[in-house]
Amino acid sequence: MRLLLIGRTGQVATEILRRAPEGVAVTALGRDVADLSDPAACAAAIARAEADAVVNAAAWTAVDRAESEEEAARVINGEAPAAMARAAAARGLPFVHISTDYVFDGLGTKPFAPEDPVAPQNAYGRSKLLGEQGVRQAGGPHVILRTAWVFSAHGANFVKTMLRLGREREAITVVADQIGGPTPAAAIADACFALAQGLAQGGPSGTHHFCGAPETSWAGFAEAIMAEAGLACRVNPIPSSAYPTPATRPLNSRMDCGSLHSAYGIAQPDWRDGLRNVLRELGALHAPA
Ligand SMILES: NC(=O)C1=CN([C@@H]2O[C@H](COP(=O)(O)OP(=O)(O)OC[C@H]3O[C@@H](n4cnc5c(N)ncnc54)[C@H](OP(=O)(O)O)[C@@H]3O)[C@@H](O)[C@H]2O)C=CC1
Ligand SMILES: Cc1cn([C@H]2C[C@H](O)[C@@H](COP(=O)(O)OP(=O)(O)O[C@H]3O[C@@H](C)C(=O)[C@@H](O)[C@H]3O)O2)c(=O)[nH]c1=O
Repeated sequence: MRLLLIGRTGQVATEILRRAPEGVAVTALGRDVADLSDPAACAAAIARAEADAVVNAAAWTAVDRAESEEEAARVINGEAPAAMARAAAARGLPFVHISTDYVFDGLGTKPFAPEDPVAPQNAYGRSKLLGEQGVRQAGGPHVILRTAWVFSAHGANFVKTMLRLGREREAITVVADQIGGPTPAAAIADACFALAQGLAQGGPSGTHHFCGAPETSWAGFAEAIMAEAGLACRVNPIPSSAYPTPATRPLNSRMDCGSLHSAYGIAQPDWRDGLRNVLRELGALHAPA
């Protein structure tokens, strides 16, 4: 299978490029060829590509900055995926699109199911929701994979931030009332391969959830990072109200991942294994004497 990957340098794109299974040839289009702030150019790139399926792993992911630059985020996360999905649909190409837990309002404590009502609380979430709607409306074979709290050895993410702070400080404060499932980018990459191949073989279109288990808080995740890295830095739990940010984050980011397992046999990864793999790759895994 020839897989056209939109995005080249992000966490998920990097893992897709590294983890292609036998029989899958990945061609990645970076910002130089497919700039999502120009949706028509991205659609044209898909229209002319030699490909059997498309995975979109590029996005505006700067959650706080989206608050002050919502229009730019809207084009990149909303209009570009819609235009690309239409171009893919016109050729009958399967389109795998990645979305986020931030499309939900984060109220309650129940895991969100894919069909639950959406109500994003921030500009990034609104832009991603628009992208989901555009991909569905394009009408081609597609899967929208909502994931959360992505981490890897590349790029910017919470694990790398915690490692840096953990080496610099004796103690940090981390929010303990936002609950979700940290997700290794490597597992998302593997899910994307399975979905692209499944769709190409006539698998069902739909929206599914995919995040790591077991659920934890950002503070819980930070504690695990410090422990596995052998860092003495204390993690002091705080409420979100004590950590003001431009964008409001949902308190409940739990997602029910059952439909993905039913439709495509893809199980939730254990983020604790993924964390150890990432720390090992970074040379930061603590080896007890
Ligand atoms: N990170 C997370 O915690 C989560 C991410 N997601 C979703 O998962 C997907 C993958 O995210 P992740 O791998 O973490 O993303 P990253 O933040 O690691 O990387 C984003 C990628 O998008 C590219 N990009 C940004 N703007 C443009 C543009 N205008 N034109 C072309 N490319 C652009 C970046 O390219 P460049 O390097 O050139 O800037 C980069 O390759 C996204 O859809 C995201 O919304 C969902 C839930 C959680
Ligand atoms: C660095 C730091 C963060 N925090 C909090 C802020 C925030 O609520 C939480 C996580 O911080 P981040 O900046 O990684 O959060 P954020 O960028 O909002 O992460 C999100 O990114 C987008 C792209 C998604 O789609 C989401 O699933 C989610 O992963 O931890 C602390 O409490 N203490 C700290 O020292």
